[in-house]
Amino acid sequence: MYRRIMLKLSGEVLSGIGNKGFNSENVKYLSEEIKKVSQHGMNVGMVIGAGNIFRGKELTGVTNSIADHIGMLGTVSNALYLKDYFEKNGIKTIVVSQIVNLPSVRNIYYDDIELYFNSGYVVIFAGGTSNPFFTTDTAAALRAVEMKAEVLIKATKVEGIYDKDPKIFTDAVKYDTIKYDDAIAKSLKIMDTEAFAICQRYEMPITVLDFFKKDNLLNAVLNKNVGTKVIP
Ligand SMILES: Nc1ncnc2c1ncn2[C@@H]1O[C@H](COP(=O)(O)OP(=O)(O)OP(=O)(O)O)[C@@H](O)[C@H]1O
Ligand SMILES: O=c1ccn([C@@H]2O[C@H](COP(=O)(O)O)[C@@H](O)[C@H]2O)c(=O)[nH]1
Repeated sequence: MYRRIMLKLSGEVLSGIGNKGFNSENVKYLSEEIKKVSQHGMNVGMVIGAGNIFRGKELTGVTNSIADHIGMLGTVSNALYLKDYFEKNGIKTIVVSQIVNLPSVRNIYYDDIELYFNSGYVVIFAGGTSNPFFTTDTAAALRAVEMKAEVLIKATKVEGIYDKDPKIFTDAVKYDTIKYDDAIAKSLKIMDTEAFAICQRYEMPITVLDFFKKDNLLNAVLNKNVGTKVIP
């Protein structure tokens, strides 16, 4: 069983696949799945994407760096939405970020993060890496290492890592485990190469799983066989 996890969620977990905005059923489901894990006493850090609001590359005609700033702000919006929902449903939550100065968002200080975890808070790291030209996968890898997580769990829309995109190729074959080197060499688009490389460098195990399958998250935290594990 892992004691401290970093959970990376696709923004579309909040809206439903292919949709934008927030879907109350989805947010309720997410909150219930997180509660199961935090009730086991695990330290939960989270990074959430913004695909339900906006991805930088979707904006044509806007300077790339500015489009990415807008995308990063989307991750702050998602984090605050979740914090509010979680707190109303009994999950103590803190949002931290280095890109905004808001009374509802705290700055990132390592010592404070330890205190938040020790006091049972879920900590949502918002604002990505704080830099344009990256994605929240890379942010999750960085934050996982920074907060000394034991595993990075990427909760997504597919059951794990396949030899090609299973949403496009019906004959895609799923891996139960795959080495960092192979994931990078094969350019498997489930996660950025940067994110794989950071996890490889700091020996951060990765589990990729289908978030929409009930109890998958809890089972992954209990180190049961779920999704795909990326290993040295
Ligand atoms: N080799 C592969 N194995 C599994 N999935 C793959 C692979 N290649 C591409 N994909 C696609 O990657 C997607 C994962 O997307 P992810 O969860 O990162 O969403 P995102 O679009 O980055 O997040 P957000 O919605 O926050 O922007 C899956 O939906 C899947 O279709
Ligand atoms: O470090 C980062 C992280 C994200 N962005 C921008 O935000 C959006 C949303 O993130 P997703 O991972 O795609 O959900 C992303 O498309 C970028 O535009 C960023 O600039 N830097």
